[in-house]
Amino acid sequence: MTEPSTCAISAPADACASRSTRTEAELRAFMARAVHEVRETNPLAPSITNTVTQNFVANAQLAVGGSAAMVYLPDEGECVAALGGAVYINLGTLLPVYEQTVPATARACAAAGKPWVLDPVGIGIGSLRTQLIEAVHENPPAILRGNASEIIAVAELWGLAGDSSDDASGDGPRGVDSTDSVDAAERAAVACARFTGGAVAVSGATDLVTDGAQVARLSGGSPLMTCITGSGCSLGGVAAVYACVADPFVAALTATAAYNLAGLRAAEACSGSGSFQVAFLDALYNLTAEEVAEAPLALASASGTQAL
Ligand SMILES: Nc1ncnc2c1ncn2[C@@H]1O[C@H](COP(=O)(O)OP(=O)(O)O)[C@@H](O)[C@H]1O
Ligand SMILES: Cc1ncsc1CCOP(=O)(O)O
Ligand SMILES: [Mg+2]
Repeated sequence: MTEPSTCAISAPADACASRSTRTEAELRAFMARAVHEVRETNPLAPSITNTVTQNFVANAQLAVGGSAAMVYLPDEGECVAALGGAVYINLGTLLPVYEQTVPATARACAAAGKPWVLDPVGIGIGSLRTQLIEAVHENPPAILRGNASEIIAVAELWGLAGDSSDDASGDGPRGVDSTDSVDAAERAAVACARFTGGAVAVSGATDLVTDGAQVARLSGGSPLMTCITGSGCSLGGVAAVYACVADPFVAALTATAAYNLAGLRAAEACSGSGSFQVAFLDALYNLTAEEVAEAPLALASASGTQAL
């Protein structure tokens, strides 16, 4: 087994594009290492994120062993791109200043060779979200994370959809929720990953994670995850924590596997959606590296996926 790639930390996302495919056993070993390393090194993954779920994002990042810092302003974004191991940008609630903050932070990440994670929450609401997603096309995220309708919408905005939207509902997201199945977003996800050279994580009842060469499907979680706000947002924040120590594909797989396990356990321990949220943080906090590495995951080649 080769050493885990550090390209997510030391080089732009497109430097990862030529990475050869890895076996399931290798990926699982890298996932375990990512969980360990985060707990040992407490990496900082700063966020520009929405006001609805900011606290939950920070608590989830802390629960897995990372460090959180939420910022709003352009020079703050540039500053944390230098300070952090990876940056999380979530477009859930926008302020006018984000017109400057988001492109400046993406540029600063590219200049510093730091990975960043994008959650295009609410894409399609108003014009600024669209404008920002088009603007970051030139400095794309190492990890794009969203629900199926959001990923399909990003592929369309970036001109990557081809006929991939044939499978989509055509309705776009319903507010912040998906109207499409994860399978309908597969071609869009593969196309986006091939474009960014990083990874794309599509969430749903069964999650899909791809680096454009391989496609993993991960099961678990709980329908209760859709009854609280922030399970998707915090998944992006936790993916950014793992991106501080692992390449984008491994980081996205690790975060997704951890969420599926924690969701299952929290559902067993709770008595409704309120106690689910608390039980979920407890479960994230208590997960071991070995458990995450053994999470249900089916790996396939993306070569059969006509993405472009
Ligand atoms: N029906 C479901 N069963 C199990 N897990 C789910 C289900 N729906 C969503 N999840 C999980 O909830 C988390 C957030 O996913 P999702 O609800 O699709 O994101 P978003 O909140 O951004 O729309 C992911 O970890 C996903 O695996
Ligand atoms: C409800 C809501 N409105 C704007 S952002 C947001 C949070 C969305 O969180 P998630 O996508 O994790 O459900
Ligand atoms: Mg979301």
